[in-house]
Amino acid sequence: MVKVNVDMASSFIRAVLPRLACRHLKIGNNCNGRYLYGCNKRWVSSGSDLVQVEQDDSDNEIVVLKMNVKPVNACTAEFNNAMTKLIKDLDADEQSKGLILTSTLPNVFSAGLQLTALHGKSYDEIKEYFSTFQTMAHTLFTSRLATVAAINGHAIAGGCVIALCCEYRVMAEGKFHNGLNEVIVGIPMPAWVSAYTVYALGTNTAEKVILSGKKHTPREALQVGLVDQVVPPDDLIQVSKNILSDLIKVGDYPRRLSKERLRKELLMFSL
Ligand SMILES: CCCCC/C=C\C/C=C\C=C\CC(=O)SCCNC(=O)CCNC(=O)[C@H](O)C(C)(C)COP(=O)(O)OP(=O)(O)OC[C@H]1O[C@@H](n2cnc3c(N)ncnc32)[C@H](O)[C@@H]1OP(=O)(O)O
Repeated sequence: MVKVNVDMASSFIRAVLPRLACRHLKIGNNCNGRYLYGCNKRWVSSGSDLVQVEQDDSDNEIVVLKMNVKPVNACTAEFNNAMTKLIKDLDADEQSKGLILTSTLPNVFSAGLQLTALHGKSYDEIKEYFSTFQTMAHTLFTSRLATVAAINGHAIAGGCVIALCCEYRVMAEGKFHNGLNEVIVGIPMPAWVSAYTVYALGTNTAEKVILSGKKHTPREALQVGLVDQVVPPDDLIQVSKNILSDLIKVGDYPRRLSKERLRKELLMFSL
């Protein structure tokens, strides 16, 4: 188990983080609230509509989730909770076998945590907010479904983490960035995010990616293993579907159990 100095993390959250977050974005307190909603599956009832849900095939085996939090898919608490609920609902639906995660926005997969959510908030509120993101990421990481991230734009920090939770990552070519810039923003990388990154990239590369805070072009992201494939934007969803179809051809039970065994060890990491 990783030992964490909880007091140090607490005072960091209380004293430093809110100021750093807003300096990074050059903002005041401009949290905006309401977003569109729309889903068409009978068992989806997340109660807020920040994720669009599309069935991809007549068998209902493949579902496409499109993050829809304008303007940059910053992960609001409401969004995190909606995603968690959707993934849990899909996990409980025996018909569902695979999930493609993408964005409705043309150039942004996700800008990561909602930095504005940290401004002017109490310690307990910030802690609660972080836990909604962590729960969402853990739920996606351990989902029994086969998961593919179709990264159609920038995937920064928490946005990159969401993609890393998926089994396979395809990124569109373009002037986009993909990376874990937490150390640049001023957030010490939580152990669980490091563990997920090590799982996907290997220890040595993960360390370089995390400690540099570098934002990679799609080609660079491919080189370090943040993504598995780079494709022309128009091919992104079809390529993702093909990969998913291959993934779900494998027998459901052995696949599900193997994924669980591979990934559950990482859940012991928290801060
Ligand atoms: C100590 C304990 C810690 C525990 C931590 C717990 C969990 C941690 C797990 C993961 C940690 C993740 C950390 C983060 O995710 S921090 C977020 C880092 N994200 C970024 O640095 C991205 C910043 N954004 C950008 O680079 C660009 O916006 C982007 C390239 C995505 C898009 O560029 P574009 O030019 O299209 O758009 P902009 O004009 O820049 O932005 C439009 C609008 O959106 C606002 N905005 C951008 N990013 C965020 C954000 N992350 N949160 C909130 N708001 C954001 C931006 O300010 C603009 O607003 P406005 O000016 O139009 O009002």
